Amino acid sequence: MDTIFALSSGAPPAGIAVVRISGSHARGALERLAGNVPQPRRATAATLRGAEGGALDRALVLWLPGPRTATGEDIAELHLHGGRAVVAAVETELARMPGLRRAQAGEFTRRAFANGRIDLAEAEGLADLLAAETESQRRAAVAMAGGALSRQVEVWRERVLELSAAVEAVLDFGDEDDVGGLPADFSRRVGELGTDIDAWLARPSAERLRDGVRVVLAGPPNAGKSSLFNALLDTEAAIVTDIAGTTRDVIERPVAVEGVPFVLVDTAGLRSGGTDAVEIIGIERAGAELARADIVLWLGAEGEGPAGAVEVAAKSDLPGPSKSGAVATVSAMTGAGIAGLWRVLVDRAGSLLLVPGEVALNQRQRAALVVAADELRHAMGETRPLILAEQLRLARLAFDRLTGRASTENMLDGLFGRFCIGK
Ligand SMILES: Nc1nc2c(ncn2[C@@H]2O[C@H](COP(=O)(O)OP(=O)(O)OP(=O)(O)O)[C@@H](O)[C@H]2O)c(=O)[nH]1
Ligand SMILES: [K+]
Ligand SMILES: [Mg+2]
Repeated sequence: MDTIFALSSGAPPAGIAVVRISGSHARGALERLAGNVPQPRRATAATLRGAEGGALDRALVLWLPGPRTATGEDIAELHLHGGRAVVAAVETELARMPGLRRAQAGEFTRRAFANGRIDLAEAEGLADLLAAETESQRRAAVAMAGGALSRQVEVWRERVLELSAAVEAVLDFGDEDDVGGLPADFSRRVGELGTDIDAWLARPSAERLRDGVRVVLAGPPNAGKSSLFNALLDTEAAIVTDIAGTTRDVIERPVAVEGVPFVLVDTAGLRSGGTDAVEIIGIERAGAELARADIVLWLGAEGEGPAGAVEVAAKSDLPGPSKSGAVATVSAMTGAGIAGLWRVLVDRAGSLLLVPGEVALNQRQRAALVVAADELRHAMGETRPLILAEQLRLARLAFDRLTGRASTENMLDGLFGRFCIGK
């Protein structure tokens, strides 16, 4: 297999640039550049020289013999001065060496997976960690990358294997159509396993964590939705006029508040009987947004919003009918109540997101667990040992797909393509 190298730190210029080399030629490459190979796992200063003998850089080098390394292979690390020309010169030198080539995106991580250093769920956690922009995303990704899900799935897998063994024992006695020989607590154990998985499935999804909690502002025309949208975001993104029906299209803006990712969505005012074709489309779009909202802020008359909407009394600086059930009273004009409304949103989002330390399942992981839970549900009432054995086998296969014990090349290409070069 080729030895790969790449700049693993950010784009130069920077204070330091880290070039990683992984594979069987890493040692030879380090020796040629640095003149010798330092003690394993000791940062050592060295002058790096090119084939012509000229000094390329004075660097800190690390020699990390495999297999207990990030990739499972031999690794050499060069901590260079982070200038563009320095990095380019060292990379050119490496590219000239036989058996070495530049790494593709995610290739280091892919080797870590291939060599059993991490499983698929951990690799996904790593990809999420690199993409994390908010505190809640970071926390969940750290847990995933640290193997929180993998360890749980391993425990479930063991439990399924024990159940399978019990069924195999019955089959070995030739009881192909009678589960009477199963342990008395068999069915209860199957049920408990299914319930445990369901609890994980009930958690908020990784997609919500990634995309943010969707907060949709809704209400009749001129209720002050766009004004409130601007006030909450402290921008002038949405057009505000005193003309009813100003907002036509859906406007959305991501924002992180107290480490929670939100997407605020401004919509067209809802009214019936309009004849303006553009406005009618706008109202249709507003309806679609309401359907996918996590939280709706209702600026209309009390009780007329969608079920579960947060009642907001807007334009509090003006005299008008009071909204006794309002959860927040705000004025986009004076700024009164805006901080309080954010408080309400952060609190509500808390129940939609994760408690710290929990991991969020992505669609792929969820799909695998749904299959496992379904098979276990079917297994609960199954009386034919052969069918039961098959259901338990399928549940185990679903776990194996989740951690990548059983994975396809396509899926791996998709996942590792998400990484940047040098990871
Ligand atoms: N005094 C006062 N006026 C406000 C406040 N918020 C909005 N307005 C005014 O109310 C009018 C309508 O505001 P918009 O924000 O455009 O209302 P909207 O709900 O987005 O309206 P549509 O997009 O047409 O549905 C504008 O003239 C705003 O200046 C407020 O807090 N106080
Ligand atoms: K308006
Ligand atoms: Mg508007």
